[in-house]
Amino acid sequence: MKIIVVGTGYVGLVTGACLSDVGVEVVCVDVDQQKIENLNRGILPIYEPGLEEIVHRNAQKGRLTFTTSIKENIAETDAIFIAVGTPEGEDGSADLKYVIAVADEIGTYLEDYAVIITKSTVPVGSSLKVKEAIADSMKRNGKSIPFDVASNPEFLKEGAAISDFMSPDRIVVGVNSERAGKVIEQIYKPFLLNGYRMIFMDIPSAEMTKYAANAMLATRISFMNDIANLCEILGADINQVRNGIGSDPRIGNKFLYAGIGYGGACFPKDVKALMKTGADNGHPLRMLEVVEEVNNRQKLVLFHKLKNLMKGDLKDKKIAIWGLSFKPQTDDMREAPSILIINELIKEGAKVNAYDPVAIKEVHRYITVPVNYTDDEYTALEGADALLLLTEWREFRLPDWGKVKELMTNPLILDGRNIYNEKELESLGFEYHCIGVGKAMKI
Ligand SMILES: NC(=O)C1=CN([C@@H]2O[C@H](COP(=O)(O)OP(=O)(O)OC[C@H]3O[C@@H](n4cnc5c(N)ncnc54)[C@H](O)[C@@H]3O)[C@@H](O)[C@H]2O)C=CC1
Ligand SMILES: O=C(O)[C@H]1O[C@H](OP(=O)(O)OP(=O)(O)OC[C@H]2O[C@@H](n3ccc(=O)[nH]c3=O)[C@H](O)[C@@H]2O)[C@H](O)[C@@H](O)[C@@H]1O
Repeated sequence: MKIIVVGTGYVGLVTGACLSDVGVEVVCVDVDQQKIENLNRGILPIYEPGLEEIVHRNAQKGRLTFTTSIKENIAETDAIFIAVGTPEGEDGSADLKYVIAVADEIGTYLEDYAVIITKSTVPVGSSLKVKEAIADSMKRNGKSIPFDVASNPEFLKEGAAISDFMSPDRIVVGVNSERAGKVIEQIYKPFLLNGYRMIFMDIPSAEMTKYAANAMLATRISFMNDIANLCEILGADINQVRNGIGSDPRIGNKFLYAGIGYGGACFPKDVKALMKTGADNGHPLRMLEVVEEVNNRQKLVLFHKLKNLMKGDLKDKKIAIWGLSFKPQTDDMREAPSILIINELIKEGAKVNAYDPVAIKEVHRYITVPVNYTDDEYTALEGADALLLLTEWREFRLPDWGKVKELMTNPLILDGRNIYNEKELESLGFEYHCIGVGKAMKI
């Protein structure tokens, strides 16, 4: 079996690497020549735990190759995955220009039957647009090759992408042809040996499933953040409330963590894109408007807490920041709350020392205000008036508190991910604040 994966970002590279790891011949294509040159030299464009090893192993075996040309590799291909970006357009809709450009290229060069599978997150109706773009380009080139389109949205999480792809909760496939369905079934068979589920449906439903899943998860987070803020006012503790509600199997205990809002390449843009689809079709999605509003507010909750604690004056205050990426185990800075928080701190005249285990090489594209990036977490603390924990990297979970206290001028900790224990820190002489924990009433 031979597969082409177009786009070598978080989704494309993981898809290509994992498919080659089960024995399939995979050609990964990207328009970014530098990325392809680096990949051919064994240098990965992203940090994703476990990915490098799989890429190197399969590249060495010759099963996984990298190129900028669809044309030269399209012969005898069974399936082509489109995994290019679908960024937020100016009006909030998903911009399909990269997806359509790939479809156009496929139409130009396709030589034999293949299934064209959209893995990028695209609005309902996009696979039809892909089909039309391929057909139009074939027509322009005076040829008619049979092909099918399918939708196979991806549900992996950054930082856990390999295990999510290798052991998926489910694989959603939208198809309208038996032949295409069989090809896709064959591709995913190796991943289903342990009883994972493949769910076939029609194409529009598959496209909608992806948006509905992300919107539901974003809703859960905003809901918990809203309740957390109320807990704080009323003297309740969101961590205890989470345990209380999460033990109801109808609710479940996952994805209920209050924090500083959701970021990343997908929730923010997918919520907006779904809202735009609703509005364009005469059905505004009011719930998502609020989900987004609550999230935007939440991203600055920690900053406002700090400003209040500093009596409104952050000028020349030294603030240490631990964690910059939008979540742990990734270098991805897209829509990270750290960007907004740091911008506000600098605007108020504060001096920022920041440390992140892997995202430092990425931050310069997203943070343009002056920040002193340090090589380790302790150096960031030197002379600090406060420490803000923004990303819950494992290495921040059990620091040497004695050293932390010694280095800081003022032992004040604001924990945006609720990973520390208030009583323990207070007993060590720190002032500690987190998200959604009010001072309990003495009853
Ligand atoms: N990042 C994630 O965790 C997930 C992303 N998705 C969706 O998957 C899609 C891809 O996302 P990412 O991998 O994060 O994007 P990315 O931005 O990391 O990578 C996209 C890649 O596509 C390449 N590209 C653009 N136009 C091209 C063309 N015409 N031919 C060949 N390559 C081209 C770019 O150079 C880039 O390397 C998006 O629709 C996203 O919403 C879905 C699930 C998870
Ligand atoms: O479409 C996508 O790109 C992907 O989006 C998310 O994955 P990802 O953005 O990589 O990371 P998550 O673990 O979902 O975290 C997203 C954001 O929510 C926040 N979050 C997550 C969970 C939680 O309980 N609380 C919370 O605030 C995280 O800190 C992070 O900022 C989904 O979880 C994936 O299923 C989906 O494939």
